[in-house]
Amino acid sequence: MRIHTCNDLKLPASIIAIGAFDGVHKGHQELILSARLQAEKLQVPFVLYTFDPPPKVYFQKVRLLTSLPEKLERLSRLGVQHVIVAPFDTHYASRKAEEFYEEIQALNPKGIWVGSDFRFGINRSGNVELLRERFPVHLLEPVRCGSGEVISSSRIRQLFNEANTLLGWNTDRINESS
Ligand SMILES: Cc1cc2nc3c(=O)[nH]c(=O)nc-3n(C[C@H](O)[C@H](O)[C@H](O)COP(=O)(O)O)c2cc1C
Ligand SMILES: Nc1ncnc2c1ncn2[C@@H]1O[C@H](COP(=O)(O)OP(=O)(O)OP(=O)(O)O)[C@@H](O)[C@H]1O
Repeated sequence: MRIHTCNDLKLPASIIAIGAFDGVHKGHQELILSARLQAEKLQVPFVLYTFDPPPKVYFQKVRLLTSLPEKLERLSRLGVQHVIVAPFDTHYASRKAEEFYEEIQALNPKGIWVGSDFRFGINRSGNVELLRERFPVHLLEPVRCGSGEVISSSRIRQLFNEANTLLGWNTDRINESS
């Protein structure tokens, strides 16, 4: 797997999956495998475009599920050929949707795979409908767990918090008694 930064890679054709992919959970895995399958059928490189840190970690200070090396290791195991890691900071977040299109255009995508809630550009101004005006976009139906709930990084973070509360090792009370 080859690792690039933004505006670095140019390709005559590609299939792209875009997202934060924090945790590379089962929903992400299905999106990645669907994109990879299309890349194999068309015999073009498969590129995954991601952000470090994940935008929610940067803006909302939520817990990071997987460090960048862990995320890259999981992506490599899923057969990703190229990863673009955009350094997500105030400067990057202020880029307009138009600038993002230009960067993506340099990869000549024959298909872009995202979930229906995908947003991009300053203040989350770009959405799937806008992306569709420029590129062939493929949407994956939300992947759910056995109980029917959609799998998401946010839900996994919440479950981690609940587990830590039950374990009871994340409170000041423990230091107080020693
Ligand atoms: C060029 C660009 C600019 C962005 N600017 C913002 C922003 O100003 N505020 C924000 O909350 N997210 C911003 N994002 C992050 C997106 O809202 C979104 O989290 C990201 O594209 C990952 O998609 P995902 O959350 O569906 O994985 C930006 C993304 C891109 C590509
Ligand atoms: N359960 C799912 N089923 C299908 N696609 C998904 C699923 N979860 C995420 N995706 C898609 O995978 C890409 C990366 O998603 P993202 O990193 O935003 O994950 P997330 O789990 O929705 O994160 P968060 O809960 O922090 O918003 C996006 O295009 C998103 O729409």
